[in-house]
Amino acid sequence: MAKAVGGGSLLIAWQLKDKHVLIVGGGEVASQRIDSILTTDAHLTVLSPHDGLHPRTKRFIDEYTERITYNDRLFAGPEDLEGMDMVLTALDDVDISREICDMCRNARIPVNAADIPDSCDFYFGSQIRDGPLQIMISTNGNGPRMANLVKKKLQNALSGVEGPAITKVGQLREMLKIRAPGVGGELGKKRMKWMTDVCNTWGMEELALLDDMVMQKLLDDGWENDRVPSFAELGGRRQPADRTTPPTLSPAIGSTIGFFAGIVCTVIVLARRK
Ligand SMILES: C[C@@]1(CC(=O)O)c2cc3[nH]c(cc4nc(cc5[nH]c(cc(n2)[C@H]1CCC(=O)O)[C@@](C)(CC(=O)O)[C@@H]5CCC(=O)O)C(CC(=O)O)=C4CCC(=O)O)c(CCC(=O)O)c3CC(=O)O
Ligand SMILES: NC(=O)C1=CN([C@@H]2O[C@H](COP(=O)(O)OP(=O)(O)OC[C@H]3O[C@@H](n4cnc5c(N)ncnc54)[C@H](O)[C@@H]3O)[C@@H](O)[C@H]2O)C=CC1
Repeated sequence: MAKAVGGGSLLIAWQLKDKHVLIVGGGEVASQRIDSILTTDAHLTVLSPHDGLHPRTKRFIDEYTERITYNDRLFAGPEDLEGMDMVLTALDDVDISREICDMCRNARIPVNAADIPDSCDFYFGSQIRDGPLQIMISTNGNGPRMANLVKKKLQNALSGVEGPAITKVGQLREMLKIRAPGVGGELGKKRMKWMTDVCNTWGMEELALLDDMVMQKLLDDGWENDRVPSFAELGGRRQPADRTTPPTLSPAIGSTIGFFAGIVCTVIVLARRK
């Protein structure tokens, strides 16, 4: 049995679309929070006197007028928390920060205070994003700068094709769910096994090159016959710019060339004998 461990935190991808998030403060840290929250499609309220706004915060407020409600004033009290699903404080006043945390706890609203780790319900982390791919590096409060350094190492290990490949796999899964709808049961098991086989069999670069036509073929030839045809079998071609891997021949073309090469060899051998 695995050894029981503790002292960690739960890593989850919190869905905030259409939820309400309050950021108290408008400095540099707040501007990083705004950036992160805008990615989630949440409604955002920023509360801070105008003279305390970081230029990046100002830019976000001016640019995203539909997404950000800005209030040019100090935090007023519990009434500012009404209707909020999440609260973030990024203040230069630790006492106010702590008070807001206590109010949030009373109202059962999850809260992050940039300056008081002990009062946070959750921490931010260093992030890598590539389309739907989201990687968070967390040191669980031990060394934020170290998280940034690990991020750089991971960035170097990624090729850049992962995000596009995942986007295409997402589209293929949607098409499969339309073709074979329903939740759970034998069909669900079959769908999951087939998708797992496709992801395991096809290369990341090949998945990134999937288009509507090849996806249809993959479902017609593959899903319907309970098999996973190769990229080349479906007529897939690598883009000319990609010189890292040799272009693949379809088996049909390969065997045709083999057949003619055989004839040529036979003719040469016979001619020599004569
Ligand atoms: C607990 C946590 C709460 C939270 O913010 O959610 C927290 C707390 C604190 N950070 C402080 C300082 C610094 N924070 C950074 C940077 C980042 N901090 C981030 C997260 C977190 N910071 C959470 C834990 C995350 C984890 O452990 O993994 C990142 C990852 C994400 C983000 O903020 O969005 C982002 C990097 C993003 C990127 O670059 O990719 C740097 C470096 C820099 O700016 O380059 C420094 C200075 C150097 C250093 O201290 O390492 C201080 C003041 C300490 C003091 O006074 O000495 C506190 C308060 C305290 O510790 O008491
Ligand atoms: N978690 C993290 O990653 C990091 C946290 N920090 C901590 O985060 C805090 C904020 O840092 P910065 O953004 O650089 O500070 P900053 O001084 O640039 O910004 C403070 C902001 O708070 C606003 N403010 C102050 N009192 C307010 C009130 N009562 N109501 C509404 N707004 C108010 C100011 O107008 C200003 O916009 C600091 O305490 C710092 O120690 C600093 C670096 C990284």
